Amino acid sequence: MSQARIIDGKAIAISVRDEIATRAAALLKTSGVRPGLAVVLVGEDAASQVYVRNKEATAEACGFHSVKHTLTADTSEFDLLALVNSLNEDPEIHGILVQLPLPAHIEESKVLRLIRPEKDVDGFHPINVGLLTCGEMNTALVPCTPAGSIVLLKRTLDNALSGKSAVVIGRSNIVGKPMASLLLQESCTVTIAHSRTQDLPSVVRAADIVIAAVGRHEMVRGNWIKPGATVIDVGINRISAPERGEGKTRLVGDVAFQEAVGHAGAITPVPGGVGPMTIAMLMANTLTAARRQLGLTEDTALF
Ligand SMILES: Nc1nc(=O)c2c([nH]1)NC[C@@H]1CN(c3ccc(C(=O)N[C@@H](CCC(=O)O)C(=O)O)cc3)C=[N+]21
Ligand SMILES: [Mg+2]
Repeated sequence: MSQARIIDGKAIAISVRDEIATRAAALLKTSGVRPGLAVVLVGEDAASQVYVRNKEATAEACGFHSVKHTLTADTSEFDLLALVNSLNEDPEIHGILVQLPLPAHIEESKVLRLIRPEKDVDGFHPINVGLLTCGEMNTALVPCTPAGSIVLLKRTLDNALSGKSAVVIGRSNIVGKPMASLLLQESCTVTIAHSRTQDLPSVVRAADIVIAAVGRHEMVRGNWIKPGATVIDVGINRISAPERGEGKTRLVGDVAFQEAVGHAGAITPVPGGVGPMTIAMLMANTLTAARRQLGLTEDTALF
């Protein structure tokens, strides 16, 4: 059986990041402003610390003004809301990201709704969700993982998304729902599947494009994939890997990769697929947010 093309998310992310760095340098030259990104991390979660470090390093590589606020896990909701308020008012900050998940005693939606929509580079505020649903891409900020997945699809399919059948497995506010909105915007025929879907393998077998965002390692099997389909694996699951030594772990996606490469036409790996694109799109959103706050026209055009 033929082998799928492996979609090199890392290389595409680097090309996107280089383009953003060039545009940020031009912005600095013409207006004296650096896009400013604030990342807020509450608590000690090890995986979150890795992501936050990646975000900071990438922001610096793009020539951004980057600040990180690390708060202890016992920080009160009141204090976190006060920090968000101060970042909302800070003219040097154009993008605010509060890393999820937050500790249980903090109401996530309360925090996310306080972020000014113009600075909401995660695209999680209901105003941005609504703008995306209305197709107002020139005013919305779009969630980074779905946005990055669309860039990978467009590059893989040479922009030919229109009319294709797409299945999104997972209905989260962070990935599944905005992903479905974006695919619909690209004129795909979209199905949203989830844990209650009956006969999921048959639903997946009908799709030209499969987006796996369930958060369960290797749940999507190779023989579910329509021959030649494009598979975007959003899952990032850390599982134990005793074959690498005692206590070792490795990252795997929501798709059984070794099986799926024998069926798919193209597939993203984990790591090195959607993850690096998520961070690249965060930079794109921060540049877009800065330009809009300066009253400049949109120029990122990464879609
Ligand atoms: N407000 C908020 N916004 C987020 O965007 C957000 C969040 N909270 N909480 C956690 C998740 C997860 N996330 C990742 C981003 C990049 C990689 C990434 O770069 N992954 C690398 C590997 C990283 C590794 O080795 O651990 C890869 O897939 O190649 C992973 C995960 C953003 N998230
Ligand atoms: Mg679900």
